[in-house]
This record gives sequence, C-alpha cells and structure tokens, in this order.
Amino acid sequence: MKEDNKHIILEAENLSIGYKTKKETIPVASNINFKLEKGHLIGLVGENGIGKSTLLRTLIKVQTQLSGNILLNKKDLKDTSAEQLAIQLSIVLTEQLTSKNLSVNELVALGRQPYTNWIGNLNTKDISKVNEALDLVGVTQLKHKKCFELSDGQLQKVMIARALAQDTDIIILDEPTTHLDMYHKAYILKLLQKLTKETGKTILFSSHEINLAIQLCDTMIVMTKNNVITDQPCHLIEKGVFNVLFPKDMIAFDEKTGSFRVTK
Ligand SMILES: Nc1ncnc2c1ncn2[C@@H]1O[C@H](COP(=O)(O)OP(=O)(O)OP(=O)(O)O)[C@@H](O)[C@H]1O
Repeated sequence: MKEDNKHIILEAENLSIGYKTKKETIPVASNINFKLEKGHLIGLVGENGIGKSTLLRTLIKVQTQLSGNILLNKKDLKDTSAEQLAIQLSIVLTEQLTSKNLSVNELVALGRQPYTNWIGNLNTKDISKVNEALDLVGVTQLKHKKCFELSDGQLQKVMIARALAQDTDIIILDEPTTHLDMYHKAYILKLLQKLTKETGKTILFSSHEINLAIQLCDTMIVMTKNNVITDQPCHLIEKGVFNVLFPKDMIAFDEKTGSFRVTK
C-alpha cells in the first residue's frame, strides 16, 4: 500500500528515550523511527534491559522523551491531554492488580471511565461495550467471579477485555504473556491477533516470545544495542536482524524455520 493511503495511528520521529536526573541524562535508545498502522499487531522485542518498557512508558506519556516527536493520530503527544489520551490509547500492564476484590464485570466496566460521569454510572452503550469486550475475549462466563479467583491466564484475558471496553484506537501491553505457560502464551498472542483483525484496533505489545511474535505479528520493532528496526517479520529475517540479537553461545536463529534454537 502506498504510504499516503495507510492509516497511521502512532508515529515516532527521531525519538530518543531515557532518564534525566538533576545531574545527568541517561540515554537508553535513540534514532527511533516508526509508523504503526491501523489494524496491525506489533511486537516489540529485544534482550533484557534494552529499553522496551522505557519505550512503552514514553509512548503512553508516563515519562517524557529526551528528544524527538511522538504523534498519536497525527497529533503531537505533548499537546494531547490526559482526557484525549484515555479515549485514544489504553494500557495493559503486568504489575499486580490492587483491585482484585472487584468482580470481572466491575473491572472490565472500569474501562468505560473516560466516558462515564464522575460516579461511574454506566449507560446502555457502556453496558453493551462491556458485554461486547467480555464476549470478544471469551470470558463472559467469568463475569460474576471475583478477580482473586482467576488464574493468571484468565486475569490476563480480563485485563485485555478492560482495555477493549475502553474502545481506543490503540492498545499497548507490556509483556502480556509473563507468568503464562506455553499454551497460554500462544493463546493470548493469537487472541491479540484475532482482535486486530476483528476490531481494526492497533495492538502493540512487548514480549520475550520472539518465536511467537515472528509468526503472528504484522510488524515488529526490534531493539538492539546499535539501533531500533521496524519492519515485517519476513523482512527482518531477510535482513538478518535476529541473527545478531543475542550472543550465539546459547541460542541461534534458524532462518529456515524462522525461530530460535538452543545451540548444540
Ligand atoms: N527509573 C529509572 N532510572 C534510570 N534508569 C532506568 C530506570 N528504569 C530503567 N532504567 C534503565 O533503563 C534501561 C532499560 O530498561 P527497561 O526496563 O526499559 O528494559 P526492558 O527492555 O524493558 O527490560 P526487560 O526485558 O528486562 O523488562 C536499563 O538499563 C535500566 O537499568
């Protein structure tokens, strides 16, 4: 598709990310450029400590960039208010939920907060958005359970439903497959892929599941010590990007199968 016809949701232009103290600036990554399209599943990968969470925190405006621009729906993130942000971008984080005493239905309904009055009264549209989100993720039968009664995999699905109920153009997830077994890691990432296709939302997630991400993502953002590269998984394989992601003494990338294997 020609660049002009693409519907770009989130864009980074010469972005530098990192931390600033009174004494010093600690850069984590720079020269980051990407354009994320509507309806795409995008996986952000790279070794431990490379800067994935720092990048996601910058994209959701929890920390400010060192330099460069972030455009959300063509508008500079700096000029986007918290209220505007909440109806365009939703977030799923892995840290422990403090409100586990809520029922699944109540937790998913929290996703409607940007649209409800200050008491949080739900109107007919809010209720139908909550039911739709529970249905899309396949957790309607858990609706009346308390969140503390859920397994990690079930809770992850419910958190995704909450983000869906928020009804934003883009959903950003930080390591959504942590604590899950192999089956449920694949299940959650396939669910994200299905949601992009069925709802047209853009979903960006960070993960260490590179083999799965290669199979399922439309686009991947690969962070290495030297650069941050964004492309379709097949092009990244052709360019040999995965071959140099990790030291070869433990695991190596097999271009034929498009996956990492333990080095014999
Ligand atoms: N609050 C902070 N102040 C200064 N440096 C930080 C802070 N948080 C993280 N860092 C540093 O920024 C770098 C990137 O960390 P980040 O957590 O973004 O990596 P990551 O790719 O998400 O890692 P992991 O895969 O292990 O979760 C690391 O060197 C880390 O030590």
